[in-house]
Amino acid sequence: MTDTTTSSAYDADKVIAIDGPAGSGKSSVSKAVARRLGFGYLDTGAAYRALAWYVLERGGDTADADAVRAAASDLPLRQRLDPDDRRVLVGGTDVTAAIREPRVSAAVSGVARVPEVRVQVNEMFRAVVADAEYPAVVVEGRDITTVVAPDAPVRILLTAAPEVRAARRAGELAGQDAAAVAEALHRRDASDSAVVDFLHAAPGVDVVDSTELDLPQTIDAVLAVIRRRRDADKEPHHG
Ligand SMILES: Nc1ncnc2c1ncn2[C@@H]1O[C@H](COP(=O)(O)OP(=O)(O)OP(=O)(O)O)[C@@H](O)[C@H]1O
Ligand SMILES: Nc1ccn([C@@H]2O[C@H](COP(=O)(O)O)[C@@H](O)[C@H]2O)c(=O)n1
Repeated sequence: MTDTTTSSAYDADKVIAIDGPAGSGKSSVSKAVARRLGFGYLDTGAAYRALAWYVLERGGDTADADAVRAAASDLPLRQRLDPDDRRVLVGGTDVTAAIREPRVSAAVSGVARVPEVRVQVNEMFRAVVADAEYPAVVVEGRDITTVVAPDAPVRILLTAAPEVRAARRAGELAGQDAAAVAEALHRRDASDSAVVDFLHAAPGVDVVDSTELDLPQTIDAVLAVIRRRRDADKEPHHG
């Protein structure tokens, strides 16, 4: 995996942590929030997806933990924090579109289930935040509020009813069978939630449920949580 040596110290105060299940709107909302506030944006799922793509590219199977560990040890991943630049590169290959293909979505939970790989990618995410040339970074994934940045001043669980998430994802993947899209999304959530809990908010984590909200309303709801938490941090503490 890319070099994680960092010149600056990791500071959890720089993180806006957002977790949630598949299709809950994490990427769309986090990107918009980062743009609005002039922050960086880190899509941690893209790193897991790039690793799954790399395993498959080498002819491996993500159910094989040894193959996953071997691929993780030399994954030449490049990803920027600019919310307007979503490119993901593995070596010289632009995998931005490939990592969203159903074959990668179906394989990615295999890499996410290898504990050493999770430790390794989490170190990489913290190093990226430490070196970020932004005042803060919106980091989204599944275990950001609980494992990667449990001390972040703003931690949000973004949820929506399963059928709403499935319908939104099916809307994106026009032409694909809606029932199959929903089934794949729920299967991935079931597999991922056996590894980390992103279905229940940990203590101190704010929940934003977008089931009844459209995208702009959800972005506003997340911005309101950020404002409230950051204002509360500025108030003098008594006692
Ligand atoms: N509140 C909302 N109302 C309507 N559509 C939404 C809302 N939030 C997100 N969407 C749409 O739902 C789709 C899924 O959102 P997005 O890709 O951001 O989810 P995600 O949580 O990052 O998913 P994944 O974890 O699978 O990558 C997108 O097409 C997005 O525009
Ligand atoms: N913090 C994270 C982020 C992602 N994963 C795994 O990656 C998959 C793809 O994530 P998306 O956000 O792009 O859907 C996801 O299904 C998990 O398997 C993770 O484990 N932890």
